[in-house]
Amino acid sequence: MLDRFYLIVDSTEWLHRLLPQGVRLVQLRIKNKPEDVLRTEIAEARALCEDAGAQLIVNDYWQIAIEEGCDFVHLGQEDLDDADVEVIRQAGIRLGVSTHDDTELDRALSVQPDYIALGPVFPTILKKMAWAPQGIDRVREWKRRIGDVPLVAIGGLTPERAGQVLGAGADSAAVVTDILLNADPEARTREWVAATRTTGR
Ligand SMILES: Cc1ncc(COP(=O)(O)OP(=O)(O)O)c(N)n1
Ligand SMILES: Cc1nc(C(=O)O)sc1CCOP(=O)(O)O
Ligand SMILES: [Mg+2]
Repeated sequence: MLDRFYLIVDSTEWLHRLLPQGVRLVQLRIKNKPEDVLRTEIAEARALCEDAGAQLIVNDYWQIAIEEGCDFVHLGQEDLDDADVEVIRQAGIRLGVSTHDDTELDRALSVQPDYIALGPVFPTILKKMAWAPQGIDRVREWKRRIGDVPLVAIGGLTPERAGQVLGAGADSAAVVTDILLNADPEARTREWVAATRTTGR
C-alpha cells in the first residue's frame, strides 16, 4: 500500500527538512554523483526514513540499495536493461517501474512490479521527455489496464493536479519541482499532505 503523496528528492538534506512535514513515501533520486557519495546518501536516507516511519524508494541504484539494506527500488525502462530482476527479487526488494507507452507497460507488467508509474501526466520542467503529456484520461486507462497493481502518476503535478490524478484512479501522486523549487518547500509539502489526504478516491 503506497501513500497517496510520493515525494522525490535529490539529497538527504531535503529529508531532514521535509520528513517532519508528514511525508510517508519518498524516493531518493540522485544523478551524477560518485559511488561513495551515493552510498553515504542512501545509507543516511534509510536511517532517516526508518526513524520517521517513512517508506524509502531508491532510484536507479538497485545494487547499492540491496547492500545498504533498503527494501524498495525504482527502475526506468533503460535501468531494466542493466538490472538483474532475479537478484532484486531474491533480495526481497520491492520494485516500481516507469512506463510511458503500451510497449513499456507490457514490459513493466512482465516483471510483476510492486507499482507502475505513468508519466509525464502534465508537462514537466525537470527533464527532457520524449513523450507528450499523457493527460488525465490516460491515467484512467492505465489503472483499468493494470488492475490491482498500484499506479503512481508523475510529471508536472501540483496539489490541485494530484487531486485530479487520484480521482482518475492513481494510487499515489509523485512530485519533484512543485516542492523543491517552491519558495517555501516545507509549507508546500504540508499543502501536499493535506491535499492528498482529502481528495481523490
Ligand atoms: C515514481 C517515478 N516515476 C518515474 C521515474 C522516472 O524513472 P526513469 O525513467 O528511470 O528516469 P530517472 O528518474 O532515473 O531519470 C521515477 N524516477 N520515479
Ligand atoms: C523523473 C520523472 N520521470 C517522469 C516520467 O514520466 O517517467 S516525469 C519526471 C519528472 C517529475 O518531476 P516534476 O514533478 O518536477 O514534473
Ligand atoms: Mg532511472
